[in-house]
Amino acid sequence: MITEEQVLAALRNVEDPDLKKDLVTLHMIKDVKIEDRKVGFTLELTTPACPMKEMLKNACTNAIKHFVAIDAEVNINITSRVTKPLDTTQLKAIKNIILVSSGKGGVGKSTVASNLAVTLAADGAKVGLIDADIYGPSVPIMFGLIGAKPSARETADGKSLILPIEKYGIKLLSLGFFADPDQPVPWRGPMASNAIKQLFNDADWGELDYLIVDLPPGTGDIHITISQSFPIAGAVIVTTPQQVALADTRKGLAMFRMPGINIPVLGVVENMSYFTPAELPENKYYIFGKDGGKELAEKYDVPFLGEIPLVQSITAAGDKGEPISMDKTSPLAAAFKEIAGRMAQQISINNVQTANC
Ligand SMILES: Nc1ncnc2c1ncn2[C@@H]1O[C@H](COP(=O)(O)OP(=O)(O)OP(=O)(O)O)[C@@H](O)[C@H]1O
Repeated sequence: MITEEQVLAALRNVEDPDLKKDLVTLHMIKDVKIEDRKVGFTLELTTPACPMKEMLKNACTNAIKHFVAIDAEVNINITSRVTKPLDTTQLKAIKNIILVSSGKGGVGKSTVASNLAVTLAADGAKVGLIDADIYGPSVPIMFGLIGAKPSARETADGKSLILPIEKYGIKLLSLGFFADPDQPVPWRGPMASNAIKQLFNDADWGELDYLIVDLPPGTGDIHITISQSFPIAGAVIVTTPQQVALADTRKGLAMFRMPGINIPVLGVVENMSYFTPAELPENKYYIFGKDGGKELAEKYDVPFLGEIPLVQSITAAGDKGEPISMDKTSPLAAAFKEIAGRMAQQISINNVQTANC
């Protein structure tokens, strides 16, 4: 007769390699059910984007067979409950706010933010995206929402809440929804900061696992306002490999480490890493230099989340209102999946460490 105690004791031998604790201590094993030689339980991961799903599932099966019964029939149901940082005084229903930032303009920050949102949502996470780029909001273009205007609803206590626009399963708000796309918006510092705060505080986001924020390039008022007004899970830094971009990226990265801001850097994404011509798919041309982003991540001791090649279809997809990761056959969808998985893992690691469970 197999017992629940035996099953849990066996699973104490399976460690989550990132969280460095066993699955039972991490409360990731739920609903153990035993019937003769059949052992069933739920493995609750800390993110649906977990890249180690299969590895952990196999390790659990092996542990039961090794420590409990070689002939046990093991059935594992995988679910996820995204963790959140402890500091959640505000915006309680939003578990993790992620800033996507770059030192320099035009390096692909909005492309990365949009594709991370699409990838996490495709994995089953509840995702929102705020386009806080006051200089050139691009979410309306990338999601095919030019001219769209969010509506509002009244709460029971008479407050008006903006309703984010939903597309591809993502809740979206952009400063671009509130401005004429052909008119320059002369946002002054405090005005822009207030407008951004409203996108967080006065919108009906509902429950979200991840709220991704596409910041303006550089380091400025908006960065400081957001960093100091809301509990931020971490920042993703986007760069291209050339020295001019890397020099600005270093400044951007250093800003998140300043006292008074102090936001964990989840990692560096290197965009436009190399070019592969469609007719020579095995060839990689490092036209902007090689490994700049990786070396920067090493130097600052932050994770390197991955590289994205330079491909024409990214721009075509963005311009047509469908981020490239929507096309699951594209090699870029795989690149973004890896990056989203590493980023989500990093958030889980930080959250579990602060909760100290
Ligand atoms: N890997 C890539 N390959 C080809 N084109 C790309 C790639 N990444 C981004 N682009 C294109 O480069 C342009 C700038 O990208 P994007 O708007 O994402 O950059 P950004 O850093 O957000 O810019 P901004 O400073 O204006 O906010 C877009 O036309 C986009 O489609």
